[in-house]
Amino acid sequence: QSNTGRILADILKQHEEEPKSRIDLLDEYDFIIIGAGTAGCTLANRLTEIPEWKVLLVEAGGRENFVMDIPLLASFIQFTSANWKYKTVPSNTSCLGLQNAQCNHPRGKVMGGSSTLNYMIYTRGHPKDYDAWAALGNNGWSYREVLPYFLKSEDMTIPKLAENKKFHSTGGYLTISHPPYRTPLAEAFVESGLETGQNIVDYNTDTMIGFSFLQNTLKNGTRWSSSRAFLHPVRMRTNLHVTKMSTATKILIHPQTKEATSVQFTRGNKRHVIRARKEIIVSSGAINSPQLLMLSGVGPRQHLESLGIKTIQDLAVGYNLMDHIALGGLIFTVNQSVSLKTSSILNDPSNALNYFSYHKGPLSVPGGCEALAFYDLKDPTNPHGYPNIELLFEGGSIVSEHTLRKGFGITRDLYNAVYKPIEKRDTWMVLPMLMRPKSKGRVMLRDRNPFHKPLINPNYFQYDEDLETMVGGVKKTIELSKTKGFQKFGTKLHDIPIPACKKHVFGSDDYWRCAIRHLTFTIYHLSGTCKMGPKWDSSAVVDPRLRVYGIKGLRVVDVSVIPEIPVGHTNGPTFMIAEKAADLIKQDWGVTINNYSDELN
Ligand SMILES: Cc1cc2nc3c(=O)[nH]c(=O)nc-3n(C[C@H](O)[C@H](O)[C@H](O)COP(=O)(O)OP(=O)(O)OC[C@H]3O[C@@H](n4cnc5c(N)ncnc54)[C@H](O)[C@@H]3O)c2cc1C
Repeated sequence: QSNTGRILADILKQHEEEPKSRIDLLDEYDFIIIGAGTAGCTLANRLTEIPEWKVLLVEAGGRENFVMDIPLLASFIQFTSANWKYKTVPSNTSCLGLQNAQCNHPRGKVMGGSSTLNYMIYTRGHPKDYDAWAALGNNGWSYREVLPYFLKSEDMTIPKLAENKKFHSTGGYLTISHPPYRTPLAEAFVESGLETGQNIVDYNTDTMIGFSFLQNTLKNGTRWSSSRAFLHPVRMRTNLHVTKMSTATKILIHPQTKEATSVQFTRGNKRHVIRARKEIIVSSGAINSPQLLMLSGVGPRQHLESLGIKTIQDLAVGYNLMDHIALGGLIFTVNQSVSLKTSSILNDPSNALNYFSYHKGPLSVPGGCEALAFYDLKDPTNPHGYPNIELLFEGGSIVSEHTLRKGFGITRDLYNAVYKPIEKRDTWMVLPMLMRPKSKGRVMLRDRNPFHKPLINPNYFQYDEDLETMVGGVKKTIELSKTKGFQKFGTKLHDIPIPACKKHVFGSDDYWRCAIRHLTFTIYHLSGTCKMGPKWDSSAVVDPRLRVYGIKGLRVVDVSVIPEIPVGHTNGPTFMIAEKAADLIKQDWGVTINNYSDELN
């Protein structure tokens, strides 16, 4: 096959295998799922395993295309209509070096949702994360009980890891692999761990502390979004209907019986109202799920009434907003051309050729992220510690990838003063990332218009402790940069200070505190806004079976049900939540399921 033939084959495959948008919809379905993101696609697959259940999947965005699946170009998608393009409210304590002191929050508006925009890093979290969920009163969500659902999805293709059957499985829908390309800088990062007495670990086991190359949701060097993983293989199921470019604007709930009956959505200029015989499932993500519930009269009474929305059920919707943030712009220069520089990579035709012919080469590295390390800075010598910091390693930086600067929204003045002088240099970057934030924020409606963006206040650094932990992560990174592995490339910390932080000595704790407040980078893990909790928890929106309190026939299944954010990244946990939710739903409708949790006993 010629190269053109191969590119065409990629384009066609994506085009042919994604389920088509149905023009003629039924008046009624058994289940209506709102949102074809990580959770929605997984759930749509599992529920349509029951042939007599008719399922409608409603997605506001359009189709995924083959460019979105080129790993290195991950951040480019943020500039397309496949992104909801949210921003936080302006702050005077965080995001200060970003335009208008607002953090950008991309979210996927496309088949696959944020799994089509993300950086494909696959982590699950620590056993203590899930044991803490269970300890809060969420029966069924301890690590022992959720691990089988991680395994159920998984198709681990890294041979050495696949051997560990307790923590990995093969043959599932969700393929996990290493990218087929690695920079020598990524090797140096992992070596720096060994040199400083850390271990190399498989972080998707019960021991996370240590260093590792990334495990990615990547198949054959291309993005493995939830849609490609879970929907493409079942596109022939006649009981699954998908409607794209369809924005749900309201869930109709009977004010007396409190039963959720129908979903109202807009497709083109037309409004549709479709009934659900059994259940409506909101899988619209951490911003849109609370928005839709509030627009439908489910949310904090005072807030809803201030906007003239009649409250059907008074619940703490929109609270408990969590995220993982990092200091952006912690950059190191090197004196050899060993880094990932997107423009040079794209200018060299052999890279495109290598990618399109074999899905190999630098274009196969997801967003330039290559490796990570987990540390428990509170218990640094314990190899079984509970991480409070992740160091995410990139074999390039914001100077080698302009979309990163734009995506984060760094002001031009700050960029020109600090980073422009090293634009031509080879660089690497670590994002020291806060793992267990104490600070929590809130999503609120701006008004009653479903097409207006909600207000997002993440409340970063509400607790000083969060800032202090991040300073610890910065110092750890600088320590690693001094190891032999990095020094053989002439690694040097880029030390032009951020103008607004010049009042502090460069490299002092005060300087880093100031830098973190200026270059507050989200790692895009918004979560928790429709919190799962037992009935005595007044901050809970859904019960441990993910049913919205007080409303019949309505569940939330996505990243927003997370009560406390797990360490690592949130895509993997969201797949798990959807897998488990599918079984909860099946059980509640009398379907006998394999009890995966029992298998582990
Ligand atoms: C840029 C970026 C990078 C990330 N990188 C990583 C990473 O490397 N690793 C990782 O683990 N996590 C990562 N994440 C986070 C992870 O992808 C998300 O936590 C996860 O995808 C959330 O899944 P979800 O099902 O809750 O929501 P989503 O996947 O966001 O899905 C929600 C879906 O609902 C649709 N929708 C919303 N409102 C409506 C409506 N009213 N009507 C109809 N449809 C609607 C949306 O269009 C979307 O398709 C990243 C996220 C982003 C944005």
